Amino acid sequence: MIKIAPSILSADFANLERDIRRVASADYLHVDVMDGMFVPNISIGIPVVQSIRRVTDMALDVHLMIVEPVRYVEAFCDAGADLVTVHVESDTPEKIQSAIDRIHARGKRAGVVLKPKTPAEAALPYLEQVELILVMTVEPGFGGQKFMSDQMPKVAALRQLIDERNPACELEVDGGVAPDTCRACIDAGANVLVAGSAVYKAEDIPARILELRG
Ligand SMILES: O=C(CO)[C@@H](O)[C@H](O)COP(=O)(O)O
Ligand SMILES: [Fe+2]
Repeated sequence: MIKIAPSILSADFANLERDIRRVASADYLHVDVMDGMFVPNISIGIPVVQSIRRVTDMALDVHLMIVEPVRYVEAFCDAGADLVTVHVESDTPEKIQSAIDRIHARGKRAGVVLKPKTPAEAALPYLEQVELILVMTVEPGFGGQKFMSDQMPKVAALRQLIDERNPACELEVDGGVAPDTCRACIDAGANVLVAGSAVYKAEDIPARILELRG
């Protein structure tokens, strides 16, 4: 069963509760956290996650695009995140490991994220410990970008490694996922699809979520 994670980066932040309710038929709510350092954009942070937690029971998938995420993972867990993902490029392997350990110590799910130029092998040190691996299918920082189909071999390679070494681990893709690109992601082995603009620009959001499930 393919899971859909609408990204609230494409929601109306002045009507966030309304826009969260609009995607209630999805599986996870994807929350993009950007610090203006790791990526050239600034989005939202801990107080917004706290507020979202109060208005929904959906699982919160918090995608940290920040430098030295180990500094903040516990705060995001305490704010109500169910799953926290950190970029392997955002710190040293020791600090990434420490971020994963701290997320687990809070009883939450941890994941690692790979930017488009980062090879699948970069996930190997964490493969057997994490609950999710996220492959970016755009350069992180902005919604509404073009899907990078050249990331599909990486998704397929990670699917094989996950099946061999940690079959419970989820494989997520993020960026440019839409009705015309979701099939490639599913065929390559992704089981969680993040979609921002494709969900929030749809006339009929529940129908679009169903369509993205393939
Ligand atoms: O992490 C990011 C962007 O950095 C994403 O989660 C985007 O928010 C996805 O938006 P679309 O490409 O689906 O519009
Ligand atoms: Fe994201």
